[in-house]
Amino acid sequence: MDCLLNNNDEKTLKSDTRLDSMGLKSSHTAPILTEPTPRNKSRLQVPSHLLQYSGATFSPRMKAEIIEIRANNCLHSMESSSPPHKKSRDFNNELVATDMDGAYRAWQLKYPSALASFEQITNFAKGKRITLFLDYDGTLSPIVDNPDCAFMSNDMRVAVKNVAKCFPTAIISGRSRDKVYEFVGLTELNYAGSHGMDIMGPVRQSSAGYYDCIRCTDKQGKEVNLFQPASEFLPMIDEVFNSLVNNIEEIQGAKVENNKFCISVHYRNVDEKDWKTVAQRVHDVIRNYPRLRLTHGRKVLEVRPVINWDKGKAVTFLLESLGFSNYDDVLPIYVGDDQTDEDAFKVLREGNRGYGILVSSVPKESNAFFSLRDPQEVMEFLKSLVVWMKKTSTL
Ligand SMILES: O=P(O)(O)OC[C@H]1O[C@H](O[C@H]2O[C@H](CO)[C@@H](O)[C@H](O)[C@H]2O)[C@H](O)[C@@H](O)[C@@H]1O
Repeated sequence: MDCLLNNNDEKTLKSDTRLDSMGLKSSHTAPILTEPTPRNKSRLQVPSHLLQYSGATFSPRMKAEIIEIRANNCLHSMESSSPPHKKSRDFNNELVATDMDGAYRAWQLKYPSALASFEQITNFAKGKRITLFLDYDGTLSPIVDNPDCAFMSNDMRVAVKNVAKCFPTAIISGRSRDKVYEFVGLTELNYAGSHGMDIMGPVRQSSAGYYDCIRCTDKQGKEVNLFQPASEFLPMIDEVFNSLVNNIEEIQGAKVENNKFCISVHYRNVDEKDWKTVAQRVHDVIRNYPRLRLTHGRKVLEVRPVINWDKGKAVTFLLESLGFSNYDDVLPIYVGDDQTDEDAFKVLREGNRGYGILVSSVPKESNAFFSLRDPQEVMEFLKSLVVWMKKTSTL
């Protein structure tokens, strides 16, 4: 498949509200199906404080009805994540501004541009160590049709490398950790894959004590801590991945991606008339797995374990691993574009710990403080941080 740039803007304020009302917006959603645990299936050895599964019981008929309702709700969410184009063309085929531009400017009053507010951000950083957390897709690389071709530009790579030399930096992605490392290819930063369920971070006694970490060496031979709170789910994820591939990939344009501790079902290239089939088949497969849940991303359905762990928890974990348990000494900044990034924005907003920066070219509700339009603006922001750091260190 060609790696075509897709400029459609996704997820409006309206669609977010709708997701919320269906209980699908936040990653704190209940499992989509709540079946009792079959007796012959052993319980997963996940630390109890991370388990979210409630285990309610339903009759087979109720279960079937729930599946139908969930699949229909899922379809509505898929449809509402496709708002109309924000620009239209006049009779000279020139791009003309639509109401969306005014709406975006109004929205920026609530979520000011991080570039325009750069001084405010750096003033707040005085006496603190900035720590950067970056999402990958839609933040460091533009959204494209083929997920295998979501390459970041060389300019962006240089910007990330430079910023990582100045500040502790981590990438937290929904992708598998290996895949995101393959795309980024920089050794100067830390990586967390599978929406934070696969973290390779620095060795620190504090995080190693509380969390169940594995001490190992990375590809460069450096000693690191590996934290994988959903490792018990690996066989289940592999099983579900195979079943999804068998059931979904025959739908033209559909693609199933194995992200190690979670699975992405992409419908970006599926004809809209077939979206319902995608939703129905995903629900049919995961109905037998009450310990898996479904969340929505950008033209993607995400299947993930029901554990109390997300990108927000990953930020807290990494801050501790980096030695920043005391929030007075650090200013964490998280840049992301997706629904799963909201968990991280929320953690930073609570207690004014740091700043979330939402990457979006359309207005949408968020827990972030600031905004940037697209990866190009993200790159400008990263470059500005480097310039600022160099200037302040020579003062
Ligand atoms: O947390 P992220 O790094 O933002 O990862 C979230 C998902 O990103 C990828 O899918 C999205 O980007 C693709 C490439 O631009 C696009 O084709 C797709 O429609 C988007 O949903 C990735 O493929 C998923 O596995 C990640 O979960």
